[in-house]
Amino acid sequence: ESNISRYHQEFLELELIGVGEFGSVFKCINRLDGCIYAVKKSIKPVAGSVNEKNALNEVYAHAVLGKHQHVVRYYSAWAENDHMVIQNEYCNGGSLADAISKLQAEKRNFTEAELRQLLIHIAEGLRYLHSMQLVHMDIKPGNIFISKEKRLRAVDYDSADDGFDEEDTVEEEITYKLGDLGHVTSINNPLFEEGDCRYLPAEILHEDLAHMPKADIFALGLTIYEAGGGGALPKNGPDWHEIRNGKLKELPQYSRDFNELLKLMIHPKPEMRPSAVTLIQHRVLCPFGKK
Ligand SMILES: Cn1cc(CCO)c2c3c(c(-c4ccccc4Cl)cc21)C(=O)NC3=O
Repeated sequence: ESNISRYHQEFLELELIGVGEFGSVFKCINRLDGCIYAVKKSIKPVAGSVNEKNALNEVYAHAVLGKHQHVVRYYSAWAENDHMVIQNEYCNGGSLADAISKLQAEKRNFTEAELRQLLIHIAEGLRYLHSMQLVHMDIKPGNIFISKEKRLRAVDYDSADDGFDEEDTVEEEITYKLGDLGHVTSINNPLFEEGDCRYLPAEILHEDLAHMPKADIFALGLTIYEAGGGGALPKNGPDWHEIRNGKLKELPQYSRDFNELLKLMIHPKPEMRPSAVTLIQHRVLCPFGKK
């Protein structure tokens, strides 16, 4: 390899935004197009190892997925020196895990409307992924990223005569995006690594791979439950099994219908859980849908 790294040639590193066993993620500016990207640098996996399969899975998945509003966009990936580098869309609002921690610190919760928006956005991303015969297999708050965009709202001029100031014309639009495709696999020939066991349904643990898309629905149900203040999820033990038997603590600050929907999403029988398609049409999520 050339010892001048493509990474340093093409990018100016702004800040380190994440570190893990996966590697390090930097917020970078591309010297050519001047745009900001999230760039993950990881140790190049040993040829033929499981890590290499995962690393290639991630790039294959991104390459197949192209552009979707609720999936973090991929731009490029390459190997240099002993590293794998992947350049993705930078989401400026942090991860859902960050947002949950912040709300916990402020002793606040998402409103039901905000949880519905989160659920619809990620269900849309899953519908796209599943339609491409792929499954994510590691849905969790840390893998959902947030983009915030300030939007000018059309001002109704009759209210403008008393002058309008900043806050009533600019509003923040939030978009949730599915990220970290490191565990993505094909629904048909699943060679996969288990994701985080806190979000893993029992059937996958028992190697029953007949309904893999429903494993994503299960993990999304627990992700929404956690965002709704359900507390830290068990990694094992009786509490872990309690959830896999379909029992979930009621979240009193949300409607019965919403609580019921979450319970349906984590139903012990995968075929009982809604698909991403039926989830999006679910009456709880489009209340005005009822004619
Ligand atoms: C830790 N971390 C923080 C962020 C910024 C959130 O405001 C982040 C991002 C990504 C990733 C990421 C995840 C998995 C694989 C590749 C990347 Cl770049 C990780 C990220 C990614 O793909 N896009 C991101 O914004």
